[in-house]
Amino acid sequence: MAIQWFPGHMTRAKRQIQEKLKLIDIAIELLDARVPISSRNPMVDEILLGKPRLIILNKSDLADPRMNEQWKQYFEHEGHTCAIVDSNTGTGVQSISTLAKEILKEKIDKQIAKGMRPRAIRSLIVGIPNVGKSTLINRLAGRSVAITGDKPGVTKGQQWIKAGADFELLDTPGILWPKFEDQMVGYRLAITGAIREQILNLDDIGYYAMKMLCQRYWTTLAERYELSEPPADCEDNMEIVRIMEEVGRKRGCLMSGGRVDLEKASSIILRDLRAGKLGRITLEAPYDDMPVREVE
Ligand SMILES: Nc1nc2c(ncn2[C@@H]2O[C@H](COP(=O)(O)OP(=O)(O)OP(=O)(O)O)[C@@H](O)[C@H]2O)c(=O)[nH]1
Repeated sequence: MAIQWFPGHMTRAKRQIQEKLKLIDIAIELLDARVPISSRNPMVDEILLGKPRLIILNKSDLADPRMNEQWKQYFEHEGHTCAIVDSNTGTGVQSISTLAKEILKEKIDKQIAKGMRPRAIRSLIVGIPNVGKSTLINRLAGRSVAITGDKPGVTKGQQWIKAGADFELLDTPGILWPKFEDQMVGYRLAITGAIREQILNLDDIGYYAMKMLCQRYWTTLAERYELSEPPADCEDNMEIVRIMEEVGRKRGCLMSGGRVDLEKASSIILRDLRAGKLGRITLEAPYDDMPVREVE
């Protein structure tokens, strides 16, 4: 499901998640490893009310491996536990229950000290649409689970899904919303395919993607489209448009009079980027726009 924004989403989502918090020991916050900040709800701390939390960098297979490590370190520096995961193939998924146990160690130890047998850890997956919540639930469950849409105010019929002997998760994930008001966030989510393209102007999404690629992944870009001359200045709009036109010409996106159809060129760039034809790409860096080194 691509994101569509309706007023009231945020408050309803917050209420639905907070109703579930009393049922769980730990929240699993899913982020898209390619855009960890843009795919994050800026109010998540407030929403989760101090619940223990594990941060997952999902879709890590599509993101720049070096940046995955940098982001992990960033979140650890912020005091969180963070795992790098690919829910599609299951890489990193097995570490989730172990990390949850580590986070809840004190609580578990207390139960043991009282002579109690620790009960299964109960968790809730939260994240914005399309970040991979259902895919991760199915992975953890080891089978395909019918994931139902959330209904306002209904927590009674919750199903617990067993994921191993001592780990359980709620079948209905918590839906968070990104910070739509920030245009940068919108573009980054549109580039990764989380937001419907129609909401924003395709030329603009393509332009923004191209700017990021020029700044951070010029070698890959130049190889893919056989580009000769890097932009003299990535902040110069005309230089970015020049590169887009070059890609358009190379791919035959021409209109009458020989002008380059920038919309078509944008479509090609975005399609290639999302299909991984430009390699593993991360669109944002910790402590913002720190230059990203090329993946060898
Ligand atoms: N490459 C890759 N694709 C993934 C990964 N996790 C999920 N996907 C894909 O991302 C898309 C969205 O995944 P879902 O599990 O439906 O995401 P969701 O968060 O449940 O989405 P909503 O139902 O819209 O809230 C699907 O096409 C998945 O196959 C991953 O780790 N790697």
